[in-house]
Amino acid sequence: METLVAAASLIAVQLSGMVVMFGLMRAAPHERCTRYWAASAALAGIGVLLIMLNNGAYRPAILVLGNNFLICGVVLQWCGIRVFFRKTKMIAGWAIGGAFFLLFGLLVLQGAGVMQRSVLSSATILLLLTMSGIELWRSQPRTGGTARTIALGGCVLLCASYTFRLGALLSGSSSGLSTSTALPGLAMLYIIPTFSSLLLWSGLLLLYFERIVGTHQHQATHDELTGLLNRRALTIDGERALSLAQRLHAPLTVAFIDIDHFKDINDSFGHEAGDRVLVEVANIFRQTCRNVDLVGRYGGEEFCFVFPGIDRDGAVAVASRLVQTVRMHDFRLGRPVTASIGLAVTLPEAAQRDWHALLREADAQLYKAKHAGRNRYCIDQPRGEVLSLPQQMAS
Ligand SMILES: Nc1nc2c(ncn2[C@@H]2O[C@H](COP(=O)(O)OP(=O)(O)OP(=O)(O)O)[C@@H](O)[C@H]2O)c(=O)[nH]1
Repeated sequence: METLVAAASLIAVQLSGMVVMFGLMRAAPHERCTRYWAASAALAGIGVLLIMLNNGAYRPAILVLGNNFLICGVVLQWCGIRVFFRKTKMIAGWAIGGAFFLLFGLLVLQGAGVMQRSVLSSATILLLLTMSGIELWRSQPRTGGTARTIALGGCVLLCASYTFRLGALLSGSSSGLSTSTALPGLAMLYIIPTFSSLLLWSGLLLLYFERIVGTHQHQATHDELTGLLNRRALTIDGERALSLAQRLHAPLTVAFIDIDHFKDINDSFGHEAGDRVLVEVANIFRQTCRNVDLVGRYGGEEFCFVFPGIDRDGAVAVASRLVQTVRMHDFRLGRPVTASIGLAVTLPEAAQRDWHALLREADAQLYKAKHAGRNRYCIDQPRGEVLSLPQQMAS
């Protein structure tokens, strides 16, 4: 009777573990890796504490509960890593967790000893840790190089210590494992797992913080709608490019581009169509420019370019290409969209021009292009001579 009650209580503990795991699976949000990791750290920590409590005096229910918590924790850690790398399928982790609970319950029913159960839980943890290591290994190196290496190092060390544990259990030296005071045994059982868990957790948290900082940096420097540089970033990078051009006595061109009659587009086709035009125009600009050029959204439907190393002839060629490309593009509005451009060029002999003077000049040229009928570019003459409208584009 006593054995029956003991077995029933173990199965009840086991079933509660399954319920907890599937409850977590349903409740866990699929976009927040930190939620998974926080739950994982809590469950794994409780699991380890329960297993350690059991050490010496054998209390089956506590040992089973400890193992359940630990396995749930490792499953959730793997899930968190998947979520971090924007993978949505978690089925493998949950299947492994579920299989563990079933097999463990069967072992309990069959009256299997601690050794068989420890082999099962160690093998499951080793499998889940290996899967976590593979996720980290396969992720793009650009996702936090150092942080990723730290996390991967922790994971590899944990795998090594669990392999050692499994080897010791299978080779029959398990009885000496938990009470071993020999340094190699202590190191493999307690010191290395603790150290490598810390490494793994620090690496994962660093990865997360690096991504948060990267996202904030991107948001602070880029326009949300078009993904181009925003006004602030363009000013900083533009001033730097101008200083470099002046040091090297190289030319530099600044261009303001404004979509013509954009208010009409919004009024006739709606704000969403207006947004789509802005995004498509931004894509055209990205494709038309080189890597060294700076392209930004200055505000509303106005864009600003900085072309390092481009002199007056080059500026005319680029502007003419931009005006034509926008006009020829099919924006699916049933009518063409055009743009006007104002250009300002620094020449080596006019190197004293500062950034704001260049912007003012480009803006004045844009104003001229608008007033001359739009769908064209305007540029000043070298050395500040009389302004002209060099090339009108056919409407
Ligand atoms: N859809 C959309 N519209 C915007 C955005 N930012 C500014 N606008 C609109 O852009 C329009 C700009 O209008 P105007 O400054 O009169 O310029 P325009 O109609 O292009 O006239 P010209 O520049 O003289 O050819 C305004 O109606 C703004 O509401 C945006 O992010 N999305």
